[in-house]
Amino acid sequence: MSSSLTFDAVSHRFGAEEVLRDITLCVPESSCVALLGASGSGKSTLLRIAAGLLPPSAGQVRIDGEDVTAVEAEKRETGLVFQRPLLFPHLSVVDNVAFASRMAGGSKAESRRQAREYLELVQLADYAQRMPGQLSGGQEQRVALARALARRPRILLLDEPFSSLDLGLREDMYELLETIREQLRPTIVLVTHDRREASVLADTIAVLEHGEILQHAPVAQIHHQPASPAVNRILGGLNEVLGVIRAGVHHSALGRITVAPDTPDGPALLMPRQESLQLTGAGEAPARGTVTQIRPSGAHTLVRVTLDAAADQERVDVAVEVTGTPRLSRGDTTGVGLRGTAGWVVPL
Ligand SMILES: Nc1ncnc2c1ncn2[C@@H]1O[C@H](COP(=O)(O)OP(=O)(O)OP(=O)(O)O)[C@@H](O)[C@H]1O
Repeated sequence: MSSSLTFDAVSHRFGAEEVLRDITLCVPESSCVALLGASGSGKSTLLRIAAGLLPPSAGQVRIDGEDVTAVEAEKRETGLVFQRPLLFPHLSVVDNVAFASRMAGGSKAESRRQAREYLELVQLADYAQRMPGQLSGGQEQRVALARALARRPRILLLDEPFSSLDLGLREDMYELLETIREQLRPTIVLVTHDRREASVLADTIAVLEHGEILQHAPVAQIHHQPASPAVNRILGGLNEVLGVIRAGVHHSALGRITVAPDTPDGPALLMPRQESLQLTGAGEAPARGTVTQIRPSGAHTLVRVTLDAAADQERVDVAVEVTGTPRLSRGDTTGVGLRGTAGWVVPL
């Protein structure tokens, strides 16, 4: 039940407002892409175009290479789950899940038998006879997922499906989605504004801003090699250190850091993630600075350091994530260095 999905130069306007601009994105069969971006960046519009609920102003949507742009939503074989479950309140749980099969002409008994299989998958087999009003929010969303899967969609489209659930339930849903991916291997497009959710669930992340894809890359790569400061910030990266590259070495207040040898000489931003920096003894690292803030957050602590700079240099602040609680106080002097050997830079 899995297919590839391609957006080919898709643009969309609502009146004079251009909300999607020349989107080209390929989602391979059985993979999961997260569309990540701030509110209003165009994520849901792109998903609605994929579902056939909205015709794009320009460009094509292809499923397994076939142009489906003009194919109406009911015939497009996509399954949709929204933020709210939108179950039919007058139908039992099993009949909600059996609905599509019944509409397609399946017998009541066979449609219900299939529906029970999907309820089993979402661990709600015991709730088949309940009415939607007798379920919790998390259970309702599981039923919505089972209902979408029971259509045996070629593409599963998820529009912030977990955002109304509390943190614990959300973690349960992440596990459930992992099981569904293992067992059914669906192709998934997940709309989210939560970078952690995108990172936990998806294979690749496409970052959207003002209707454009700023970068589409595997999860680890987009975190450690953001294409621009905007992508770095959207992925939660806190560091941008201005410097200059000479012969494959970035020179800045963080010291001399080796970068990819083919990086051209000139001014460049070094963007080490907070997890990629470490605190060291003041004498051990090429960079030294003064601790300005210590912010504990569970198992980790974020330490902000203002690096020492020459009188004519601009002040540079960096954030370092350390495990546990560091033996440091505000005002202390500390060394700061890169954990790995090579840094990631974006030439200016
Ligand atoms: N039916 C519509 N008519 C006019 N403008 C619309 C319509 N739907 C969305 N928009 C506008 O299109 C832009 C993109 O909206 P969209 O819902 O795709 O963003 P989003 O990234 O999904 O945001 P959110 O996370 O808040 O849902 C916004 O400026 C929004 O106001």
